Amino acid sequence: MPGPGEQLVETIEATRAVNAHREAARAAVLMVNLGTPEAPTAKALRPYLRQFLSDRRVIEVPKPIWWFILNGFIVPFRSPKSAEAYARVWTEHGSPLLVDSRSLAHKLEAELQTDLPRVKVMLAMTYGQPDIDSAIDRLRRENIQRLLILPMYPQYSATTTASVFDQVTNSLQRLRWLPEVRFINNFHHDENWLSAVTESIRRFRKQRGAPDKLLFSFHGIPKKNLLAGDPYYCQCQASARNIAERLGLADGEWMVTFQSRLGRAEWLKPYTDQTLEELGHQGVKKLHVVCPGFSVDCLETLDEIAVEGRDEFLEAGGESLKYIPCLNDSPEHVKVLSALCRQHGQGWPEFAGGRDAGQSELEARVERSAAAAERLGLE
Ligand SMILES: C=CC1=C(C)c2cc3[nH]c(cc4nc(cc5[nH]c(cc1n2)c(C)c5CCC(=O)O)C(CCC(=O)O)=C4C)c(C)c3C=C
Ligand SMILES: [Fe+2]
Ligand SMILES: [Fe+2]
Repeated sequence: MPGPGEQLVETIEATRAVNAHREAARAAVLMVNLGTPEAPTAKALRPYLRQFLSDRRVIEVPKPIWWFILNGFIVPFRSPKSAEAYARVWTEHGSPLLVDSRSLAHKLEAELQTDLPRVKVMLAMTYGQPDIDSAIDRLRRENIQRLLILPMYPQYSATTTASVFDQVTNSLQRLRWLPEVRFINNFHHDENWLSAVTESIRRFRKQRGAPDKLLFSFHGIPKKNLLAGDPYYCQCQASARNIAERLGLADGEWMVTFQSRLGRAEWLKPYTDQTLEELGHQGVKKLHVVCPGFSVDCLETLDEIAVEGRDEFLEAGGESLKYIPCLNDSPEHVKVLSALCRQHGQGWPEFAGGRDAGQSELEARVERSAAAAERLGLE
């Protein structure tokens, strides 16, 4: 006997099979970001942290040992502390990560649909809501036969990008009729992305003045992940170097650091918090910080850098720390992602645009299928 979940999936699949006879196929871009708690409270942080930190892609410590550390220490002690930090950045519409990701997804869909009416954009989160399973279920109902997955991480890491891949492929295992699937691995080398980040820094410097130093702060990962072959560190270094070169910065005018470490193991170095202190002590007065590993602003940028980081730098003798916002839902970011999706959607009829040969052929096929479906008595 199928369980209620399986029955729902079957109903959705049946809907899709029937729709396929009546409607033209669609493609979808599934934009996936990390996820955020439902509210800035310890109660909401507990399930979020438990789900996030139980992911084998994020934590590689043996399961039984980790279960005790997670449930005995991390979840009880970190939840109230993180809740306080979230409360500082929470907006009237919710968590900045979710609000900005949602707005970006809407704007990306509007941009794509100016000439690609059969391409939808959906947003999902690896942890928390809106979850990947629900997004996949919705795609089914809307007769989406081609799926382009866009993890919102310019640099690949197994801890983030690969966990998106795992969850999407796990979710797809519930389906009988799979869509065609493509997966964007990273876009740290993308010319449009590099130009957009560079331009945002250039504009910021024009408006707010040039600093003594520009710090590129990326989210950290454990050092052992790099040694085991994760390319994240190198992609962060390449991103920063490319942007610094485009800005025409000399060697001493910029540096790369890694933030947000968790636990006692060694993470990628130099650490952002320690560097902020050292720079203050060394006499650096004006600092700009940019975080090109994040597509939209979130707790880690708005609080850890713009509030805590700023305090650390000023306490150590610095005069001003200015945080340069992420690309967020800016028109420039929409253009970057739209071009990226169009590039990765090449060859799919939904991405061809206009009434080209591919599309007319598709429509003819749909009409033939509709006639066949009627003969079979399908509604
Ligand atoms: C072992 C723990 C963690 C690894 C590895 C890690 C990698 C990693 N994370 C991001 C992006 C984000 N992380 C965010 C929050 C966050 N990250 C961790 C832990 C690890 N991250 C925790 C426990 C949290 C929750 C907040 C906290 O308690 O500190 C966020 C922000 C989410 C938000 O709601 O605003 C993002 C984004 C990257 C890019 C990355 C590795 C490349
Ligand atoms: Fe993180
Ligand atoms: Fe953090």
